[in-house]
Amino acid sequence: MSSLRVTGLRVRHRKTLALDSLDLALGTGVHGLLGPNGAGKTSLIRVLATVARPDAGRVELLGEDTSGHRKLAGVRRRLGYLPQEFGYYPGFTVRDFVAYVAWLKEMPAERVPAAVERAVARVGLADRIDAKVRTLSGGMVRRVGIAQAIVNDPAVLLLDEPTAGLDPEQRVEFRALLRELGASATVVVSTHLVEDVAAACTEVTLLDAGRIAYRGTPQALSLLGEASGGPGDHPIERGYTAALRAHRTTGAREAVR
Ligand SMILES: Nc1ncnc2c1ncn2[C@@H]1O[C@H](COP(=O)(O)OP(=O)(O)OP(=O)(O)O)[C@@H](O)[C@H]1O
Repeated sequence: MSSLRVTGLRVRHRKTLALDSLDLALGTGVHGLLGPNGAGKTSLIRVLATVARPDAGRVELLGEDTSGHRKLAGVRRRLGYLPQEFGYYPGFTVRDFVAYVAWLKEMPAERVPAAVERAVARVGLADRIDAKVRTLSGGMVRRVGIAQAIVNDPAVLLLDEPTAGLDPEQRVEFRALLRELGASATVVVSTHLVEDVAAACTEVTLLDAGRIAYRGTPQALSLLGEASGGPGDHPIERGYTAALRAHRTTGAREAVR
């Protein structure tokens, strides 16, 4: 069953069509969202996170239509979201901040302290749990962002460029965490790093100019790259370029018809 389904999704920012009649259904696993700058990844994640409304189309999360307010609170309780630009209170400690998000998500109060400690430990910050967020490095703050997103053990987890700013060791650990989370949740992760996709994703969706250019497994994208012989330093990078080119050529052919 798909825990996340969008149909005919359209998002416009003034004159820019960020998402153009998008259809997508995702189930349990780690779904890598790839695409060039401006492809529409953040626009899609924001709509899925229910922080932005689409101009047209339908968004179903965990079997509920998100256009009605009635079911929204229940769905949000089961969501985790790390925005690209994540706001926090610098004077809060890591513990207080993650607990605050748990409270926003209406977690039962008695479950909060243990859930906070577990989420913070899972991102490797147990030794900084009582440090003020303002005293942490950029990469550590990003990890606090991941901790607040997973504190409620979400059924749908949306992460917008979570590995940006993480050091290599942390990226490796984070990918292992992604794989663990993807065993039971639907995880959508936007990234520009092919290593994230190769190591952590069960499926890849490539967006280009608000449309889906490619969907498949990382293995299939690698094979496409190997067959294309196009530019790139990694088979997935070559697959990415080949899939984009194929999509753009088809689009151009349809346009002259
Ligand atoms: N607030 C806004 N006002 C005007 N245009 C916007 C706004 N937000 C996004 N856009 C435009 O919508 C399109 C999609 O942007 P979006 O941020 O979703 O892309 P992205 O794939 O996340 O890009 P990146 O890889 O750079 O993060 C782009 O053309 C962008 O310029």
